Amino acid sequence: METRPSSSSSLSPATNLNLDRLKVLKLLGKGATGTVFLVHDSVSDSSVSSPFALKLVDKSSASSLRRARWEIQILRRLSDDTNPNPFLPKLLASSESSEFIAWALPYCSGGDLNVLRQRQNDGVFSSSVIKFYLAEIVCALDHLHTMGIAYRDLKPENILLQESGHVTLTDFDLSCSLNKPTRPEFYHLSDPEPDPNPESNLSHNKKSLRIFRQKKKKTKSARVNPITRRRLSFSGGERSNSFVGTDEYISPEVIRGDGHDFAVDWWALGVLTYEMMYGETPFKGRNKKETFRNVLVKEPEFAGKPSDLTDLIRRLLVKDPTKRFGFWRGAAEIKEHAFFKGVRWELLTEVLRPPFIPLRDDGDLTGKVTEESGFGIKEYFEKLKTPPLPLPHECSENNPFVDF
Ligand SMILES: Nc1ncnc2c1ncn2[C@@H]1O[C@H](COP(=O)(O)OP(=O)(O)OP(=O)(O)O)[C@@H](O)[C@H]1O
Repeated sequence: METRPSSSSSLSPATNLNLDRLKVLKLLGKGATGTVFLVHDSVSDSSVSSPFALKLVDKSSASSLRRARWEIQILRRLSDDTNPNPFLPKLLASSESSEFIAWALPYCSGGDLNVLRQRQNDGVFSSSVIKFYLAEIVCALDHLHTMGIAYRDLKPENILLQESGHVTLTDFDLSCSLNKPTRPEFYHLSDPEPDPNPESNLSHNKKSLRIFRQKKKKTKSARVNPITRRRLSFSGGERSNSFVGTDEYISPEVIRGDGHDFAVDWWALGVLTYEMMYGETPFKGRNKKETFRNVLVKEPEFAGKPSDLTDLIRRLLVKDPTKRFGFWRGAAEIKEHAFFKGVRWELLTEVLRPPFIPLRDDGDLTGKVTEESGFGIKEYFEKLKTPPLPLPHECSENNPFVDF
């Protein structure tokens, strides 16, 4: 099978991404769209000095293929950025064959934030750890929004830890392109002179809100059936009407089918922060229907004393997106909150020491993998697709896949 390496501009370890030469080191994860492997190029990197993550998507599913193409497009935009954000991934290379579409990303050896949280005492993070991760996530979202991209899939499983302990957002297949907000306040840069008259700011806000609501009325507001409707809409205008996301993280406006914009990410940030603090999400019900009901009508419950952190969560979890923190002035509004007092936003990667640094597993990997013991990526993927996998006691000792 012939593979067609793409002409992506910023290629490093995987410059010549050739699926036939890639050997699997480890299965990293399997999602709705793709399978992610840790791989190395058996020819240019036989000593496994530069392993990388490879997301492989089977082209036989039209919707997966569409999502994959979209994700690559977003990743390419992020990589071509002249001022890339340290908390967003870089596309190393991509490749397409008649059966697969695949792309390479830097390997995040620290796993995801969900696993890390579950490893903590009581399954929660301390306030200072939350501050560290939130600051980096806010910066990443800020960068995406400034590029006109709403992420729409913020959840702990999509926040990976780099080898350095800093975060990287992953999984962009649900993101969408929106026109940059027309609310002038959103980009404080567009209005560098603070208005000396707060009253005029107020009337300005009211005017913008009126325009927003008029647009909202004009949007064809298909009421979605939250249980069954899952429509993809990748690019659109200032707002999107598609029903995407993960149940417990979905915002009220998405459930209502009202159309939504960047504020959905600030809602999800509120849910994420709550989960980091309490070890559970605020609106989880016994089933999807109850969860959605809770999202629409229930107020989050805060145990313990009110604090800057609970105040931040409360402001993010406001049901009306136009009253939600971040709606008017984007990330700038959130960064100014008392919870982030003292954070030096421009120096996050230098000043703050990450609370957890992943253990190096390179030795382990190089020790395990040789030319004979590494499996071809396609061979391994085919094997993964063949259900059912034998139970451990049924595996013969020679079964090469037993270790995965
Ligand atoms: N660069 C990476 N380094 C390490 N692990 C990764 C990397 N990228 C993805 N993974 C792992 O693979 C899993 C699946 O990846 P991803 O979320 O991109 O796939 P997906 O099919 O789009 O999933 P979803 O069902 O959430 O849409 C992640 O949750 C993570 O555990």
